[in-house]
Amino acid sequence: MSVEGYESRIIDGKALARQIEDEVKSELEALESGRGITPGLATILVGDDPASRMYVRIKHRACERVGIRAEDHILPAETSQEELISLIDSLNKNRDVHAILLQLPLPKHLSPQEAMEAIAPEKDADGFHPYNMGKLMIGDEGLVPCTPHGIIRALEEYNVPVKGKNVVVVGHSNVVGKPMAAMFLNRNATISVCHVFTDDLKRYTLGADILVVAAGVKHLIKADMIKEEAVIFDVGITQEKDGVYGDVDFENVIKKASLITPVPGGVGPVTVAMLMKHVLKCAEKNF
Ligand SMILES: Nc1nc2c(c(=O)[nH]1)N[C@@H](CN(C=O)c1ccc(C(=O)N[C@@H](CCC(=O)O)C(=O)O)cc1)CN2
Repeated sequence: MSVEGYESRIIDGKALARQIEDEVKSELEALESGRGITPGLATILVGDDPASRMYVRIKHRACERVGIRAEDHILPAETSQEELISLIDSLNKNRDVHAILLQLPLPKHLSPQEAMEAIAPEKDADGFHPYNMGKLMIGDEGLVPCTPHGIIRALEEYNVPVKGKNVVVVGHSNVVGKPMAAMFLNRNATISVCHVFTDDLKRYTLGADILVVAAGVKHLIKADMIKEEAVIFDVGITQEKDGVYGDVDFENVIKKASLITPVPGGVGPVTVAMLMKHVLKCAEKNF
């Protein structure tokens, strides 16, 4: 990656993640010594998708670093909806499990929505339960999805104002796009949400003061599609034989942007660190 001379424009996701983990570590120590509670996270992985396995592994490693007790539930790809719900029910009842994370995507025959609804809202580390999503929509941000939360935290850390800014979110998934748009609306930004059916994407991206791209299309965003001095968050990850690529043509876009996240080392590590915050929050509230 040749970015010589532009290093100061890079949002260092790894450094921010370390900072967030340090905060979690010290709050967790206070919770343990003050109330005798060690936060516990249960992760559920259905099937053997290699990327999902890697993400769960990354989350367990983060738990280890900050002192969260993590348990790993790996179910075969042919698990039925009833079996999955039955595991979630048992974790909901387990007082040592303060937070539950169901790794997405699920195998095609399973309903992620039904599974998310089965997770007790107060143990919903990902903020995907309709109760938590509904609260987010009315401006009450309790447990919110980790990636959008991480992006808001990065904007705060880098002193980027949001109020009144034009924000464009590319991608309208429940994991990133929709909750991201709601979080910007809650902060009085003006939002456009673009997606695969958007006609003339560039018309929107050119107006963005802040651009969040979560489309999963390698190098979708080129330098001629962004405004000078825009702040860019690249959530996309495309794994290829020769490396990992984001949705943004980083090497060219960095020359125009004022701040930009790289892939890897940008939004991904911050997402995982925010999950640690959420597990702590679940543990603090649960007792
Ligand atoms: N239950 C959930 N499922 C999924 C979520 C989520 O937030 N909750 N988000 C994504 C995947 N994801 C977390 O689960 C995730 C993606 C990427 C990273 C990360 O750190 N990536 C590294 C690059 C790793 C690589 O080499 O591929 C980086 O960006 O530096 C962490 C978590 C979908 N599912």
